[in-house]
Amino acid sequence: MTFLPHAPVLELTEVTRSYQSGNRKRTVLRGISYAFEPGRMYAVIGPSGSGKTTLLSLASGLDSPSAGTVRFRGKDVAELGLGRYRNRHAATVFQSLNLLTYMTAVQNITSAMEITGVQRGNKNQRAVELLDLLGVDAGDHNRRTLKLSGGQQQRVAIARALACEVDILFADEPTGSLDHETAGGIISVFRKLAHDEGKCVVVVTHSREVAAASDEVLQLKRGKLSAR
Ligand SMILES: Nc1ncnc2c1ncn2[C@@H]1O[C@H](COP(=O)(O)OP(=O)(O)OP(=O)(O)O)[C@@H](O)[C@H]1O
Repeated sequence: MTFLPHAPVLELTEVTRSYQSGNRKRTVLRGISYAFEPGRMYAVIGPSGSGKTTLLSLASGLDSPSAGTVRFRGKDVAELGLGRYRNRHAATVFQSLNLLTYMTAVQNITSAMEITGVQRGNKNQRAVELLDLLGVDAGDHNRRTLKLSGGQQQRVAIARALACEVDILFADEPTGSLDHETAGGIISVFRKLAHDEGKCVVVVTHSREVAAASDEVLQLKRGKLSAR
């Protein structure tokens, strides 16, 4: 698979998404073009219904645009294969987290590595490294995630997303259900992943704190995306 090393890690070109409901076609995103770089944290903001989740779905390979292209390092993700793009290059932390709550933090990560076919000798050791990186207490590594606080669960979900050594991390409202202090910890984690680990971090948010902590704030309004 040939990637272009100098191309943006993620590039949207004239991306449009319309939904058909009955006889009516509703265009939510209109010809959006934007290039995302590694090592930066982006916040996507906009009023409810402006298309933030739709944009995230397209950029993360969960959905395909009605027109336009999404490229990863210069390669159209439709050609790369959306499943392959999601497994190897771009991971998403959903609002619901989707942790397997009967499994421990470590098991959530190692099972994700098994499913996505990560070739690594010691998966347990890698899981522990990731949990340490994200600041999950050692005493929580082998506890069932059901027993962990909301902030700790969020960290485990981010660690799991990173287990496949992806370049891009998407998150949908990651601080929505957290108190102020815990949210601050999660924001620091995203900044660290961008600035110290070189990830491209894209966060959909209503939070002013998340927007203020981001390197770029992108606003969606009437189907268009603009940098603020
Ligand atoms: N699968 C779908 N079929 C039809 N319409 C859809 C679909 N998904 C989203 N929409 C419509 O697209 C518009 C944008 O929705 P989206 O969820 O992307 O907005 P949002 O900015 O993320 O909103 P919120 O902040 O409330 O989560 C909404 O009007 C929504 O009803």
